[in-house]
Amino acid sequence: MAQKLSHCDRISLTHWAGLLTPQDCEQLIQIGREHLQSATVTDEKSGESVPDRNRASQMAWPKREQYPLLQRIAEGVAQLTSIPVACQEPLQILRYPPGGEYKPHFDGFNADSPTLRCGGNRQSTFILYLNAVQGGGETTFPELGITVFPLPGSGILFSNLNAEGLREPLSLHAGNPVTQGEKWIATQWIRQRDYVAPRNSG
Ligand SMILES: O=C(O)CCC(=O)C(=O)O
Ligand SMILES: [Fe+2]
Repeated sequence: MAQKLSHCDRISLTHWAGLLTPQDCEQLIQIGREHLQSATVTDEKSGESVPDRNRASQMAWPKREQYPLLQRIAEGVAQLTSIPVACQEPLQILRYPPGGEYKPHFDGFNADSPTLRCGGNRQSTFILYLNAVQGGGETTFPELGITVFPLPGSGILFSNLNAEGLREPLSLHAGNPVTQGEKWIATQWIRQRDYVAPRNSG
């Protein structure tokens, strides 16, 4: 059942428990393992994927068409967000090793970023938690004072932009350092319009 975490009208942040079964989580981790590479971010200036010092993790971009589970998740996210699957970037599966973290950052881009050509800005982010992290690994929203614990099968949805479509400062968030064990998540970034993959993405 949906639980509203943010009571500020500048940002929406919703939590769901039990979105994925343990089997779904396991299969996503398995798919992730098959496709892992070191994590990158989309560079604001060039629009290309580049390694990121803020992001000690490995990631996978499996093709949705290749796995019925990814198709089902895409449709589930579209239903919960009321935003069509066409606006979704490829689902990103992330593994944080012990000590891994994602320092405070925005998922939304600056207004002059070339990646806006790929379907506008990232209006929302959906994060699915895939395993029981033994220590740390919470998602935090420092401007909102909200901490989300990574319970397997649960997920959060939050907005990244304000009413004018510009990056919302309150959407700042981080993946806390994993102090014990590893952390697996799947991140779905959702654009304002139909997502168009950049030419360098292969
Ligand atoms: O690991 C987390 O909890 C946050 C992940 C995140 O911010 C992202 O993938 O954009
Ligand atoms: Fe993020």
